[in-house]
Amino acid sequence: MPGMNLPGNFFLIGLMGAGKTTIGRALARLTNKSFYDADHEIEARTGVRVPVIFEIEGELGFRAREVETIRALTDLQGIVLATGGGAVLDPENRARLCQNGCVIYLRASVEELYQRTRQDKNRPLLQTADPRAKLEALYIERDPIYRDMADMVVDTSRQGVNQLAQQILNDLSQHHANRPR
Ligand SMILES: Nc1ncnc2c1ncn2[C@@H]1O[C@H](COP(=O)(O)OP(=O)(O)OP(=O)(O)O)[C@@H](O)[C@H]1O
Ligand SMILES: O=C(O)C1=C[C@@H](O)[C@@H](O)[C@H](O)C1
Ligand SMILES: [Mg+2]
Repeated sequence: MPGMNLPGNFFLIGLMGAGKTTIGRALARLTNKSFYDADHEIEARTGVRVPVIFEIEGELGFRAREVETIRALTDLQGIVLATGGGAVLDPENRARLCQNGCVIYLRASVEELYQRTRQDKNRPLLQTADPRAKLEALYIERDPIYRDMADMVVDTSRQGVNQLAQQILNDLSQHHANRPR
């Protein structure tokens, strides 16, 4: 199968609802890599759900745990990692992600992100009176950061999860085949 032996790590970045967890899992299957999700890893390490960590320790407390977790995960080899949407706010996380793997930015329109996240109560930053406006503000703040870090930008608005994973694999394989030897 094409792409089966692609070396290195693939790090997925993007806003809440962009598809990092779902596409990441599919991409890991296609590339025979181990899949990690930074949010799930934080929950496994603490035994506490992300919204509860926000409640007890605030966003700052969560971000400190996120830095520790990204530090550990970016030391691994041959993984697909779905990062938390805000992981890129920390300079150490940004440096480690850019240095230790191929960074893939999954982007979607604010409306699409809103539709995908509106039923789910597990995103503390969106538990506000106007989650659409919050997503808009986060998009404006973070889109330039995601773009700046990305080796590849993938629009996730118009295709399903499996198609997108296959497309990313094709692009990565192409990129790998064309690399200077
Ligand atoms: N390309 C897509 N088309 C339609 N629905 C999608 C697509 N990608 C993801 N979804 C759906 O959107 C929801 C959010 O996806 P997912 O949890 O993977 O996002 P995420 O980027 O990991 O978000 P978070 O940063 O909050 O963890 C899920 O219900 C998922 O099935
Ligand atoms: O965009 C964010 O800042 C967040 C995204 C989620 O993945 C979680 O990491 C948490 O809810 C914060
Ligand atoms: Mg996720």
